[in-house]
Amino acid sequence: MSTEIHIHPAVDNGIKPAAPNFSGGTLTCLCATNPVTVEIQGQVAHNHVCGCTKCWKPAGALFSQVAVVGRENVKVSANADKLAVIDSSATIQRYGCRECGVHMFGRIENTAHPFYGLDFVHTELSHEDGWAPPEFAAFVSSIIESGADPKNMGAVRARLTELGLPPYDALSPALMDAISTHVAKAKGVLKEA
Ligand SMILES: N[C@@H](CCC(=O)N[C@@H](CS)C(=O)NCC(=O)O)C(=O)O
Ligand SMILES: [Zn+2]
Ligand SMILES: [Zn+2]
Repeated sequence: MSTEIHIHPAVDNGIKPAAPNFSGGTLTCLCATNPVTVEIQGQVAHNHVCGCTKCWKPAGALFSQVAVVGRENVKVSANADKLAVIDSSATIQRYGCRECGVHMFGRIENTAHPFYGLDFVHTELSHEDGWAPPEFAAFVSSIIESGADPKNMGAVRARLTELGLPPYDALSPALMDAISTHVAKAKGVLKEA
């Protein structure tokens, strides 16, 4: 069913499982020469596919695949001079390769942000197997802003559900709850546990 819908190469032909005790890997941009490389120490969390216009998507994919990892576990290891911030006004500062356009990592600099301390990475840029697989689909309605046909959204959501990626139009309920809990504590509406 719906095989013509290209969600993302990491999920379209079956989702690979995480490896126990996975120790991390190297992300490499798409440049044939002098690629930018980024070392990730350890496993990622909250991997998901994202339909928003700001996250980097491989050619032909409706969604990006993006996960988080502690910023202390992300190190640019080659050709850092090719990186530039895509949109300095965005909450997430996405560092992309100026030559091939791939986003190597996204970083939040606002220390008050609920996700401060976490970097956003695309694990498909690594050759290693064993990364934690995507668990849900975020910002599904946003694919329309990249040109997806609004009339096809029922089929897209059905395909995501079939793949085991529950579709949401923001983040997952667990992450939305975590954001609101952080905000409520900052406002004093909710007492620290
Ligand atoms: N509809 C918007 C949604 C953008 C959006 O809110 N993206 C989410 C998921 S990545 C976000 O947290 N963005 C923060 C940022 O880009 O800095 C779009 O597609 O551009
Ligand atoms: Zn590149
Ligand atoms: Zn996004």
